[in-house]
Order: sequence, then C-alpha cells, then structure tokens
Amino acid sequence: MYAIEDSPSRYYQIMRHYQEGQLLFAAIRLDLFSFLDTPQRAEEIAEATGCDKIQMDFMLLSLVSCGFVHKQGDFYINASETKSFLSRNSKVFLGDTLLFREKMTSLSLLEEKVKAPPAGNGPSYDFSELARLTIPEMYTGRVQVFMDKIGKLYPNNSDTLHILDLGGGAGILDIEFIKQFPNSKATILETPEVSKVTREIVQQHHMQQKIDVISGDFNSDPLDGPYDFIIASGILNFVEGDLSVFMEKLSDALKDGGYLFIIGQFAEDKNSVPANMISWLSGFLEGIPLPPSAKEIETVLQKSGFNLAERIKVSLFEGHLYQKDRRNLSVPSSEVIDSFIMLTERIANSKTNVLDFGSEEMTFYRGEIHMIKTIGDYPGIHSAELARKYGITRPVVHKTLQKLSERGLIVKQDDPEDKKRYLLYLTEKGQTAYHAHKKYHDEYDKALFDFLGDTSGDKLAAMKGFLDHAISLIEHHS
Ligand SMILES: C[S@@+](CC[C@H](N)C(=O)[O-])C[C@H]1O[C@@H](n2cnc3c(N)ncnc32)[C@H](O)[C@@H]1O
Repeated sequence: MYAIEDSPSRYYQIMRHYQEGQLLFAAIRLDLFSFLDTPQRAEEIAEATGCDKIQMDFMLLSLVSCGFVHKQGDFYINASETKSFLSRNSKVFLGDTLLFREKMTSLSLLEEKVKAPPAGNGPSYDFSELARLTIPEMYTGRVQVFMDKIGKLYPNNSDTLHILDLGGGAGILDIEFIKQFPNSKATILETPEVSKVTREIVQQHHMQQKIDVISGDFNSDPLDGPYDFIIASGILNFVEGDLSVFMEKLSDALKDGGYLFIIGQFAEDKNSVPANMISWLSGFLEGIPLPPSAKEIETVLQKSGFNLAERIKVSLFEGHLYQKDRRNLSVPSSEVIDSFIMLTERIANSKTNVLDFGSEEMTFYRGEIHMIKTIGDYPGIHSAELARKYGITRPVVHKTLQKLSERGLIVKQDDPEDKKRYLLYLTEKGQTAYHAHKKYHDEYDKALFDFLGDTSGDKLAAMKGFLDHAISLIEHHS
C-alpha cells in the first residue's frame, strides 16, 4: 500500500467546477433562466427553448444540484442570484457579459500559445464590444461604490467639477456622475476605436453637452485640465514607458487637492503573482503587459505628490483613492544631480551621433545637422553668431561650414553691411536636410514635447532655471 500524505481531491473539484462552468454557459446560451423567474415544469421549459423534455429534465436537475435553480415538486424556479443576474428580465442581466468574457479570456488554445512566442501584433481583445457589454456589470457594484465615494467627497450637488476618465470604456461612471452633478463636466479619453462606442452611449443618454469624448492615446496625448478628479480604471497595463512619467502627467493635470481613483487589483510587489493572473492570461500571451505591482504604484505616486486617501474593497471591486498634495513634495538635490549626470552621459555615448536620413548624401554628424537647423531657423545668420550660440570657437564653426558648403547644403553671401563677414543661407538640398531633421524630431521628441506641454508653468520655470544654471556652469568651467 502507498502511504498517502496529500489528497488529490482538488483535481476532482476543479473538474467539477469546469463542468459547472460548461453547464452554466450552456444554460445561458439556451436562455433557460429567463423562463424560470416563476415556477415552471421541465416540459414547459423544453418547449420554450426548443429542447427535448427528457434531456431538459436532466439539465434542470443538474442546475439544481449546482444551486442555480431550485426544485419545488415538479416545478423549477431560479435561485435569487440567478433571477437577479441571469434572467433577461433583470436590469442587470449579466448573461451576455459572462459569455463574452468567457470567450475573450478563454484558455482553449493555451498549449498552442505557450509553444509560440507572442504574436507581437497586440492583443486581440475587442474592447469596443467589452465596453458595450460591461454596462450591466458596472451597475452590480462599481457605479454604486464610485457614486458613494464621490458623494462623500463632494457633498454639494451643485458643484462645478471637471473629471477625466482615462480609457473610460462605456463611460458609465461619467454618465452617473453627471446625473448627480448636473453643473459639472466630464472628459473621457479612449482609443479611436472604442471612443465610437463611448460617444454612442453618451448620446443615448443625451449627455454630449456635458461629456466630452476624446479619441486618442493617454500615453502620448496631452491631458489638458486641470481636473478635480481623474479615474484610472483597469488601464495601468496599458501605460507605456516609465510609470513615474505617466503619474507625473496625471499629477500635472489635476488641481492641487484633486483626486486620482485607481481601480484594479495588483500584485503586492514585483515578486508576487499578479492578481487575476488566469483571468487575463490569454491577454498576457497576446502581448498585454503585466500590470505594475501595488508597491511600484505606491512609490511612484508618492514621488508625484499623491497621498493615499482611502483603500476601497467591496466584493469584487477594488480601488485606491489618492489625493494630490504637493506641499510636502520634495526631491533631494543629489537625485537631480544623478539624473543630470545620467542624461549627459547618455547624450555623450549616444549611438545617434550620426543621423542618417535615408542616404549617404543625407547623413550628418549631430553638430552639422544642428548648424543646418540654426541656419534654416535664422536665414542670414553670421558665423560669429553661430559660434556664440553653440559655445564653440570660430575656427571650428568655419570648418563645419566649409564642409556643409562643399556638400552643397549652404551658401555664403557677402554681407552688404560689413565686408569682413558673410551671411549664411540653406540651399535646396540644405532645406531638404532641414525638413528631414524636423520630421525626425517631430516623431522622436513628441513624447517629450507632450510631457512639457502638460507641465505647469511654475514647474517649467524651475526646469529652465536649472538648465540655464547648468549651461552657465559649463560655460565657466575652466
Ligand atoms: C480593461 S478596459 C477598462 C475600461 C473601463 N475603464 C472599465 O474599467 O471598465 C481598458 C480600456 O482602456 C482603453 N485603452 C487602452 N490603451 C489606451 C490608450 N493608450 N489610450 C486610451 N485608452 C486606452 C481600452 O480601449 C479599454 O477600453
């Protein structure tokens, strides 16, 4: 005999749960529960759903065994929860939502997917359909908790607030918010695809005057503002790049004292398993990144001047409410110096010291293309002024200009006001290089420009002050 320490019962339980799932989804597809709000015999259900009476009896008995349906003599009737959520007569019918979610997150192709590397063409989740189908789901707790919190934060319904909902899906939180605060405004930022659905739902509620639906990308688009309240529900997986840069952007878009509501479940730290790992496994296998951990979010938010105001957990709903408070925000000077040194090192070691705009003719050293840019920006500039702008000697400027002139990129013309100097202009070829360089920067620096566009004037002044100071120190460095 084997001595058995562990019990295998878990595997049999899993198999039973799996079958329970199959039974439940088949019953939803047959729409059985919509006929069972009042007591019915098996033959009546069989007739209503186009099924065989004997087989239907087996199915109903199985539904009873799982507690979805009760049996009273020959009659079957929905259990209370089933009546609330799985009968089409209910306002919060979840049958279609559950069927969609089951299909969307199905692991039926798991073996094939783990064998192959991620497809790399992004997740195939249909967020537009998800937005439509999550509407009843929203009313099974999320809306109620959200409105309860909002009501406590802003007890005066006539307040004129402005909220922003990032990746807001159906926009239900915003619609309910406006119903309660009719003098307020909401902005929903969604992807171009989903925003069509959002707009449609907002229109159905006649709220287009109060709710602005913007199609765009919260990673790269400016957020405008300032807002009283920002909702970030189920979106942190989709934040690209540095999370702290994103949170800074949110902080800049919020009024001081404003709130950020993060909805979602997260792993405790980066070594623990993300909450809902299996629910989203199909998405992770298709390229959706893992969400950040709670610890990572907390650290980054603290740095951006947010304080945790409340942790909210009601049934399946989990959220964290943060308040922006920049009064105690400070960064040690050593961190600024470290970042500055890192930046200068990166620039010095940059692989892009040579910029290639598509041909040998259009390949430039950084110094060359920047001289072309300045001449393009200031046609007729003198070489002495170029030397002053770049903080380099006139012979060095002269050497570069000579090269650019030999390559047919610039022309020199005598200055009628001063015979000793000449004026610099771009040739047609120089203009081509100028525009290629502009395009390159427009594309590659967009994120930085957007970040600066979202940054408040006082912070920009502080950044400029630091950079000017650093430049003057370098100029006076012997
Ligand atoms: C998991 S859903 C959450 C929807 C809704 N906030 C909710 O909690 O039910 C994520 C949403 O974020 C949107 N989204 C993802 N990346 C985005 C981006 N870069 N810019 C704007 N929206 C984005 C998706 O279209 C999707 O509707």
